[in-house]
Amino acid sequence: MIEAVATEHIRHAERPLLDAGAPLMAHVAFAVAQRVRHELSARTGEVGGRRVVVLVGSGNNGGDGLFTAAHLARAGVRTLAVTVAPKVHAEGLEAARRAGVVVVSSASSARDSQDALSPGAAAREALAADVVVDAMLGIGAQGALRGAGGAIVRAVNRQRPRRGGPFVVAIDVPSGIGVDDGTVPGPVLRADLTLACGSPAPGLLLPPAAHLAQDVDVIDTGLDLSGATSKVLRLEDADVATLWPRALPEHDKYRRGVVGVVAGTRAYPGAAVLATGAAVRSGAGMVRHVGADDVTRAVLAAHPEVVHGTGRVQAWVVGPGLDTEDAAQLRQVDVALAEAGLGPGAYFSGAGVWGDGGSDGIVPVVVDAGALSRLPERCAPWIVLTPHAGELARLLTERGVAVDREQVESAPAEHAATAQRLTGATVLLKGATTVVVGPGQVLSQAEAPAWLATAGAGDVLAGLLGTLLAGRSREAVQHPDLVARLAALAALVHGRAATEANPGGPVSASMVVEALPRTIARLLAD
Ligand SMILES: NC(=O)C1=CN([C@@H]2O[C@H](COP(=O)(O)OP(=O)(O)OC[C@H]3O[C@@H](n4cnc5c(N)ncnc54)[C@H](O)[C@@H]3O)[C@@H](O)[C@H]2O)[C@H](O)CC1
Ligand SMILES: [K+]
Repeated sequence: MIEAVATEHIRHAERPLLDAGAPLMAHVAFAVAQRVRHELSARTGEVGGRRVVVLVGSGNNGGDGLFTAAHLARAGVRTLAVTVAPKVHAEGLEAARRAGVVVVSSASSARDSQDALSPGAAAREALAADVVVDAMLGIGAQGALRGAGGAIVRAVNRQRPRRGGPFVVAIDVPSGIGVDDGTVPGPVLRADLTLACGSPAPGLLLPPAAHLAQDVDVIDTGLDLSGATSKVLRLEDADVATLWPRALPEHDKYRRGVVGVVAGTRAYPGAAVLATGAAVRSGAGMVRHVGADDVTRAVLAAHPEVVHGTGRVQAWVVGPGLDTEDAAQLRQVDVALAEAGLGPGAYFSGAGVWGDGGSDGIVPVVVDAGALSRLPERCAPWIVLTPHAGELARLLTERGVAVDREQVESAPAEHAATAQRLTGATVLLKGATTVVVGPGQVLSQAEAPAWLATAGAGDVLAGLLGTLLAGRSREAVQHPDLVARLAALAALVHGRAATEANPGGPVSASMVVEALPRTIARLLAD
């Protein structure tokens, strides 16, 4: 599991080390320089004589960059440091100059000096370099990258080729991302490699900023973060075996978990086929389908092991391909929501339902697509909403927070957290990076290949999550913390199955369903 702790905790953990005189910046700079040398030699076959441009900001992130530049110059790299602020880290500047780094300034105050370089010219230098080191802003960033740094990044972004071009290494974070919320308030230089100092900042895991920091490595600076409470988590493949509902020899099909799926209509029978198929193929003990007869016929033709009609379940999946005009199906959605411990319009206070759930028939429910409009005023945390950005915008607007899809997409974690707060449910917001927010928890998963943005993929995710919740139904109700983790687990496996279905190429939702059993087996064996 990757843990990104809020930057206030990083600051807090740095303090005693810095007070004791620990050479954290020297350590960071050494590690970054090593990595840049490695990349140069891997990419060009040599280190000496290659060109590196270091973009240097006013704070300690810039200091890291200047000391990195000094190491590189001593290793024979042709190193240019471009400062983007009138004042930069003084000792770092001195070390860089002493080591033979060429230092120029793009800050507007330097315009008439001999060492001035316009942002446009600095951008050309950067584009012609083998490696660019982004050391303009770290966790001290406030808002969009301003001044010369912003101008350089805008110019580079206009001309940077999709492939080829310089390899960009960001120190700590790509400069100018929202370090705690993952927003992208202004120009940011997409990093090919991000070397986080001490601990990754939450913004490195949260979309949309996470897409600008694909490959994240952590430089261990010895921070003690054990007391950190505010975190973003990301499950890794190694976590799958720990969280997955165990298939034990003594478990019959009921104890393995029965998933009830209320999905599909005559107009959209495919959603029911995909959701039930995903539930079956991810190892449910039994899957029941509740829907119109001809929809169930389509389901049975594809998955003969599915059982038609209602009965006892350990988790419900409601909503994929739902017909909001179909009164019978909507009643069934309401029944499922009532089995989560709350009927429509009921108020969930927290007390009373917690703790003794599961034992008296309370079950988790995945609420997708059309069923999102049937939610009670307050939900238990074992109700998992699985909206995409547009659906989340609608849900929030209905509850008095008027936002549109673009606003949700520009700050997914914040809006998912608002929906969590307003409903009480666990919220899984689908996207290229999926964000899950439960009470006091945030997780983000980025396994989905771009090809997975395809019709029916959400139905597969809902069915898969239904199996996970059914397999650990009792625990999910008794320990609601588990619910967000299972939701993140579903997103991880969904993404991995898509890759396994056709690595690097197009996938259909049915192909993902097909790939689930072998993907799960591989992940459980890892
Ligand atoms: N975690 C560790 O173990 C270590 C981290 N290190 C590095 O230190 C930075 C944080 O340094 P700090 O000086 O506090 O902040 P920044 O360098 O990010 O920048 C602050 C600086 O920038 C100006 N500024 C703020 N916002 C903007 C903006 N939007 N546009 C332009 N300028 C802006 C502000 O005025 C300040 O002057 C951390 O990220 C690591 O890289 C240490 O090396 C020690 C080990
Ligand atoms: K940076």
